[in-house]
Amino acid sequence: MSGAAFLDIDRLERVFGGGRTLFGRARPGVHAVREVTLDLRRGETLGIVGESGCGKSTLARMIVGLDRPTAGRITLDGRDLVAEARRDPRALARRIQYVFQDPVASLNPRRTIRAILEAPLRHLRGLDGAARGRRLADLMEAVNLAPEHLDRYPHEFSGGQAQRIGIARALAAEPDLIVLDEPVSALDVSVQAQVLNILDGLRERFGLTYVFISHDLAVIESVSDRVAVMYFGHLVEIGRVADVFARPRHPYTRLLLASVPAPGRAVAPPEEGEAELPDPYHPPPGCPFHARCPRRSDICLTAFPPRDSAPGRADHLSACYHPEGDD
Ligand SMILES: Nc1ncnc2c1ncn2[C@@H]1O[C@H](COP(=O)(O)OP(=O)(O)OP(=O)(O)O)[C@@H](O)[C@H]1O
Repeated sequence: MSGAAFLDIDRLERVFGGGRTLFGRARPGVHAVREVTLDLRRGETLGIVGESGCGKSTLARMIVGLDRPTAGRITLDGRDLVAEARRDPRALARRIQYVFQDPVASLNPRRTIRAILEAPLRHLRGLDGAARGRRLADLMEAVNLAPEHLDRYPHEFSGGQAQRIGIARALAAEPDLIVLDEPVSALDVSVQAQVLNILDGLRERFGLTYVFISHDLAVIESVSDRVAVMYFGHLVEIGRVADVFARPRHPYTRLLLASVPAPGRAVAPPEEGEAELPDPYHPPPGCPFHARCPRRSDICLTAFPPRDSAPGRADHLSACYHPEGDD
């Protein structure tokens, strides 16, 4: 994309472990995120989907500064995030917030909701006591909770309410970007819809940009403008969600979609998709999906495929030697 990208991720890598032992022997490492390149416009929601262990959380943690890339670059509004985190970690934390999967565990059980929400407000300049009180009430209202709840403790709330408090805490710092890591996976389906509605309303009201991680395709379809599909640390497909879901190019995306019944979607035959993920300590050569892929050929074992776009759909990219649906 052009220089207009708000968040720009360029060939990002994260390796855990590796290196050498004291005696010079190679230690096995896990390449959790490999050469991931993507960008986001302001106000956009990018969904990130993939099976457990594909690197979604590691990518999310690097975007919010909880983890450091081994290589590659992340820039927000053109500024390098790792350098910013070193220079002024608080300023960066204000701009990018994280919402965790487990809502109750992410809230300190010994602090009231008031104390939890006040902590990020302390870093906002020019808020006197009265303004802070108004801001707390506004935050509660933004997530549909009555201000009377402010003096209660996290364990007094249901999972859905606790997640709304987690969202209010993220909002308190007035961020530009919120990274949501499986924010509704721990909730009942009926409660999921409420939380997703609230998130949607907040995005519009505050002009927020979201990175939304989920293994649930229905959730990704309902919240995302674009979707990025990850497999074994790689980004294998990215494009507008309607486009990717209607016309997946990567055989892995097709397999993921076919495993979830939906109107108009073919369901995968049972033998497909049951093979296991490759061993992360011993990655296979070439495309890591080749062992499960119905379209593989010899070239797939040579090197990871280059990323290219669908004919006539420049914003729909996939990394596959034999993409589907281009003809
Ligand atoms: N701190 C760590 N040390 C060693 N390996 C790690 C660490 N964190 C993640 N990994 C490995 O990196 C790979 C990617 O993990 P990650 O948690 O990012 O995937 P995920 O897609 O978010 O999975 P899940 O949905 O299960 O959280 C996995 O093989 C995981 O075991």
